[in-house]
Amino acid sequence: MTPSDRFATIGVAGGGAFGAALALAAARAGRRVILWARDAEAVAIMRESRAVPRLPGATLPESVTPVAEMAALSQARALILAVPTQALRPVCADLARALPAGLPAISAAKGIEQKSGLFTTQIVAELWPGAVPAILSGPSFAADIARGLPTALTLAASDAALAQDLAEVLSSASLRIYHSNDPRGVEIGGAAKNVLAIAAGIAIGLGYGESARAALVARGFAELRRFGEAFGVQSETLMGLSGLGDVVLSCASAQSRNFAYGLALGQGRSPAEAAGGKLAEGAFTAAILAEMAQARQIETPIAEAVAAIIAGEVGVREAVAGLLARPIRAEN
Ligand SMILES: NC(=O)c1ccc[n+]([C@@H]2O[C@H](COP(=O)([O-])OP(=O)(O)OC[C@H]3O[C@@H](n4cnc5c(N)ncnc54)[C@H](O)[C@@H]3O)[C@@H](O)[C@H]2O)c1
Ligand SMILES: O=P(O)(O)OC[C@H](O)CO
Repeated sequence: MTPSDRFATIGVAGGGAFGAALALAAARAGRRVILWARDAEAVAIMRESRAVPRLPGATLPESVTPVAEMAALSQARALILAVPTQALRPVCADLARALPAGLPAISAAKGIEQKSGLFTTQIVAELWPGAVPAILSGPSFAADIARGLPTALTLAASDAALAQDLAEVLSSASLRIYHSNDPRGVEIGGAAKNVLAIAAGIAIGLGYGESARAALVARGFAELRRFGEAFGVQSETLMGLSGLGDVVLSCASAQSRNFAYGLALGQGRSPAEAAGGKLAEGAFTAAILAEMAQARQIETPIAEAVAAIIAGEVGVREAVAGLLARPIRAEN
């Protein structure tokens, strides 16, 4: 059986912006797609109008079937998990009860679980031991993918052949998916970039300018690299789409919800106001990332500053002043 036949039907768990965008992308790649969302009202809208409540302007093709019953995902031969990181635990527990064993489960979430310090493939492995964890990450706004704009991502799994098969069957003319056997490296890039995007947004919100942003991005990337290396990941992964690539995108664009959250903090809004009801994954990841780094004697002053700002322990100007007052040191 060819990979295309084996993975003719793909399931997507999560009917938000990214779940719907990836469902569209998989349909463009020739897959049949079952799109599960917990919100029955959103499912009804998607079924009747083919519009996506969280993705204005997108239209779902007939090859995407929105469903509100999780058991309907059992028709799929691989699953994409597109719910927020902090919601992955209960969703995986439910999936483990609803679906057969042996399915590849591709996390598309970018974060670290706050209460456990687990990366997303580890959450999948713990809560859904029958699944085969994989990760999909890289620079991509859901709206861009949905519009069919050229985008490149990385799909990683410990089983290199599986990663290659999944990358091939999910790629299309507009979405190019590279494969990798370094899932930890790919998920660290996706999680850490969100924290750096908040920091970049803060610098711009404070009016500190483009030179400050560039300095933060470069020193932030040094933190990401140190953090990744402590987990034994490949440096090429961190220099790739899910590390450097996503840092470049998310730290440069107000389209990034994490950057927009930081921008609002820099402009003087409180952490609660700054979120504005939108998901900024970095706000949940900053503190646990800094804590995990400290436990390994890795310096992550930017992540620590972001975490302290979000916790209300320090103001934005004070935090930046603290970063600038650090002892002069060698660059690496
Ligand atoms: N939007 C993007 O451009 C983008 C790009 C790349 C990666 N991601 C990642 O994808 C993940 C999801 O983000 P999004 O943009 O789709 O967010 P979103 O806010 O648009 O949607 C999140 C969805 O998850 C659902 N959800 C939340 N808790 C749930 C639970 N316990 N059970 C079931 N469903 C639940 C919500 O109802 C909502 O439909 C995040 O980790 C994000 O970092 C998003
Ligand atoms: O809107 P953000 O900040 O969640 O970023 C979306 C994607 O992760 C960008 O690659």
